[in-house]
Amino acid sequence: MAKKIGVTMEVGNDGVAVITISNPPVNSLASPIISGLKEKFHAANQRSDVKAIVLTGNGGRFSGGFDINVFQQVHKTGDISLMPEVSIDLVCNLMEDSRKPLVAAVEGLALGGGLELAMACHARVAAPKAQLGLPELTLGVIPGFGGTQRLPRLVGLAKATDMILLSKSITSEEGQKLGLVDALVPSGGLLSTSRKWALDIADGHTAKALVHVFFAQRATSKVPNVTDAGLKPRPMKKVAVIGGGLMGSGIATALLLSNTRVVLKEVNPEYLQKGLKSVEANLKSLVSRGKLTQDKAGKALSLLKGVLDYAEFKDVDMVIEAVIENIQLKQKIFKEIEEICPPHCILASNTSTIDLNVIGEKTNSKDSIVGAHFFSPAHIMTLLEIVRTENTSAQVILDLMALGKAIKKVPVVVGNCIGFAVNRTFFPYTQGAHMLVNLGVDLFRVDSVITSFGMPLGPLQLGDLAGHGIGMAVKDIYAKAYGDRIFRSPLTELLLKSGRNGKINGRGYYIYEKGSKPKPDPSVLSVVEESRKLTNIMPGGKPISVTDKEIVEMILFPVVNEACRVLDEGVVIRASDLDVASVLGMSFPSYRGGIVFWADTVGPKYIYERLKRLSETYGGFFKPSRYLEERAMNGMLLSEPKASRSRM
Ligand SMILES: CCCCCCCCCCCCC[C@H](O)CC(=O)SCCNC(=O)CCNC(=O)[C@H](O)C(C)(C)COP(=O)(O)OP(=O)(O)OC[C@H]1O[C@@H](n2cnc3c(N)ncnc32)[C@H](O)[C@@H]1OP(=O)(O)O
Repeated sequence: MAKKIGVTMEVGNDGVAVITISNPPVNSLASPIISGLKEKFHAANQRSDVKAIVLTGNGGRFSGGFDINVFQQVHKTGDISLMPEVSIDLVCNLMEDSRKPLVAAVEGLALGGGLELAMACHARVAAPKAQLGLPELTLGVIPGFGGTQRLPRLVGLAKATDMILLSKSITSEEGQKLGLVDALVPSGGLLSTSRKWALDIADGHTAKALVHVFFAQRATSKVPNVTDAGLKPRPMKKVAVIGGGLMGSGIATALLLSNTRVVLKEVNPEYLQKGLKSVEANLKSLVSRGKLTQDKAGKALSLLKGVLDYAEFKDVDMVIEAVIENIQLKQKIFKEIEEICPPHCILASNTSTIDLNVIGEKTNSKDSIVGAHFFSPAHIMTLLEIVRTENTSAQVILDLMALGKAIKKVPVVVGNCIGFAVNRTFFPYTQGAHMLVNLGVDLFRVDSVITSFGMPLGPLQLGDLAGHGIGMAVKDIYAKAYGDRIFRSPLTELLLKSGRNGKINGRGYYIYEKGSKPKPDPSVLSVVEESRKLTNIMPGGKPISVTDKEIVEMILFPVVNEACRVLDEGVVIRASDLDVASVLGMSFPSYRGGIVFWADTVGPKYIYERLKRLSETYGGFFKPSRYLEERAMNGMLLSEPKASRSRM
């Protein structure tokens, strides 16, 4: 059958024109294709029923680039006029300068001129494992459709030079990390997501969301009765960190990098050495990644002192406790440091879950107690949750805000509750995934759909990363605090019983081997089957059938629901603080504006109705909160401030 060569355009009811290149087997950019593209882009920009445009390739490949046969003809005839005018007429005037947003939906491969066309689009959505490259030098020509200019702007000069001069391709996964790909979605959702992206750009959503995050991040610096009380932050010249584990060594590293003297205390020489080595390794890693010079790393290390007792605590300005989540141990430490440290010393805990009033129970100086909740890895992640109790003084909060900024963090002041703001809002994230898996949905599909939404890790892989032992340790604390809406899943316990602690021991839902990407572990499915038998929630014993959209809703709408309770209880000063915390603490996609901003774009009423129906089918885990119901019924946005001020 004669192969179909040409360019088609279909305009959907959503106002998106999908322009498709068809020239099997690689959709090479032959002359008919180039003239077809010019015609279709011109038409799309003229049509009043077209709001946005998606460019894609037929047959599972975007385009293998300019038609190499033309080069052969030019070699034979010397007739350079055979080379079509592309760079200006098509690439610049009709694509990059298109009045309507243009999104490339890339699958399979985009090479040479193919990738150059994709880079002229305003955004790029790609399926996994697509091959992206500019291999022109292997043909003795340079990328001639603007790739030498656009690629460096997207991935940086060093990477672009590498790709062009060595004709090195990358995958769409690496492209996402570098900024060449804006979103990675399974092939099945490529066109729909690309259409949504194109419409979002047309409606200004994507830009609106990013602008919102920009201003929201700056708004976190305004804390009523703290930053407007005429107080001055006190200098934190010497800080003690208790506990040299993953968090403690990360916190110590962050402090050293801001030229703060650090005393790192451990319980025995072995642990102390381990902690000091971790700090050294953190600094070395920053140097090897070009983020820190060798001499600055040496200077930072010179400010670190390891100790096994409190002798060095007599003149510290702040102590940050970062030991295991054990209430009795923390209470003991706080009692000890209160006796040793100077009166002005701030007593901070890096606890991620435990109530600060409980930690400080055996102390008298309640006004000096504060939470300094870092996110792992503490020397990399920028969010610092400053957790205040009803007794924490404004001065202490201001001091910790100033220190947070000095160590290049974004401090967000939050109230004292189990999980504070981020962990509290996102505890349904994992639980929703567990429910879906126990309802028979494939766990690897759940992770894939959620990463396609824009989260860096699916909920199950996140559990692997955090470690299932930690998950077990905090499970009862959350059940006690929020029992009415907890989904009790035996999955974590069964994983641990089967020796799957997570990335920490190389096995969880995925297999973790040094130097390679996590691989789904099919052998974990027997553990999943056991969990399904124990929970026995599959209707009629059969797995439920859900769409990708339903998976996103069943996992993220309960998160929105919990965010509503966080807003309702005034755990955050303003809704946008929670947006910032979700983006910086959970890597919620910034182009969606943060958890509350995104929920308002979806619509509180729609979310409320979906949760209500889900709760009727699956129980209290989905029960809409009072705040969500009120806002949905009154046509209000979730981000609108409450009449009464926050409790802080
Ligand atoms: C010399 C003239 C001077 C003129 C002045 C110069 C001015 C500067 C240049 C201006 C224009 C530049 C525009 C652009 O920047 C340049 C380009 O895009 S050059 C092309 C870049 N692309 C490539 O190099 C990719 C080459 N192809 C491959 O790597 C592989 O084919 C593939 C795409 C990875 C697919 O691999 P496979 O699946 O293994 O399939 P095959 O390799 O067997 O190929 C199948 C079939 O397709 C044919 N084919 C592949 N790519 C092209 C192509 N780009 N053009 C035409 N035909 C292509 C291949 O020959 C096979 O054909 P078959 O054998 O089945 O007939």
